[in-house]
Amino acid sequence: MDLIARVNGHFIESIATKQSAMEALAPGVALAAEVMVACLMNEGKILACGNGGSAADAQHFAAEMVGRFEKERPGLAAISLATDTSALTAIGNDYDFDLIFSKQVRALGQQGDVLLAISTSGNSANVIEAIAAAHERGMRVIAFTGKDGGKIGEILSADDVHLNVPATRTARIQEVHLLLIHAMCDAIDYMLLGGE
Ligand SMILES: O=C(CO)[C@@H](O)[C@H](O)[C@H](O)[C@H](O)COP(=O)(O)O
Ligand SMILES: [Zn+2]
Repeated sequence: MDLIARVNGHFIESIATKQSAMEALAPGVALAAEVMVACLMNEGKILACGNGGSAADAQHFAAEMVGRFEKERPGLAAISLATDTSALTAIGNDYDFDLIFSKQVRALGQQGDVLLAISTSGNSANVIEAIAAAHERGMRVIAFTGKDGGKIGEILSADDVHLNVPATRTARIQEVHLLLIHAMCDAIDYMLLGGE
C-alpha cells in the first residue's frame, strides 16, 4: 500500500467512526452539556483529567471554557488536572502515579462540581481513582471512553454521563473525543448565550 492510500485509510476510518458516534452519542453529549451548565450556573466548576492525548484533551477543554470557544462570553470555571507539572510530579513521586488526579480532586473538588474523565481504554488507574474521589466529594462525572468502556463503565453511578465511543482503535477514539469536546462547548455557549 502506498503512503497516500494509507493516509486515505485514516480519513475513511475516522469519518465512519464519527458517523457511528453521532448516531450513538448525540443525546448523551447534549445531556453532558446540560449537566455542565447546571453546575456552572450554581457556582460550580469543572475539573478535567486524562493521560497522554487525553491529557491534551482535558487541557484543550479547560482552555476553551476559561478563554472562549467561538463566541465572546465571560470565562467559565474549568481546570485541567493534567497540566500542573509541579503537582503531577510531586504527587507521582511522593505518593503514587495512580493518585495524580484523585489527590487534586480531593483538594479542589466540591459538592456540585463536575469531573470530566477521559480515557480511551476506560482502564487508566489514575482516572478511575479520580472518579472515585469525585463521587466521594458529591461531584457528577462525565466520562469519555472507548472500546468496551473498561472499568470506568462499571464504576459510574446513575447520575453520571457515560459517552463511550463505538471504536477500538485509540487514535479514532481520541478523534471523536475532541469532537465531543467541541460539540459540548458549542452546546454550553448556545444554552448560555442563545444565538444561531
Ligand atoms: O495519544 C496517544 C495515543 O494516540 C497516547 O498518548 C495515549 O493517550 C496514552 O497511551 C494514554 O496513556 C492512554 O490512556 P487511556 O486513553 O487508555 O486512558
Ligand atoms: Zn494520540
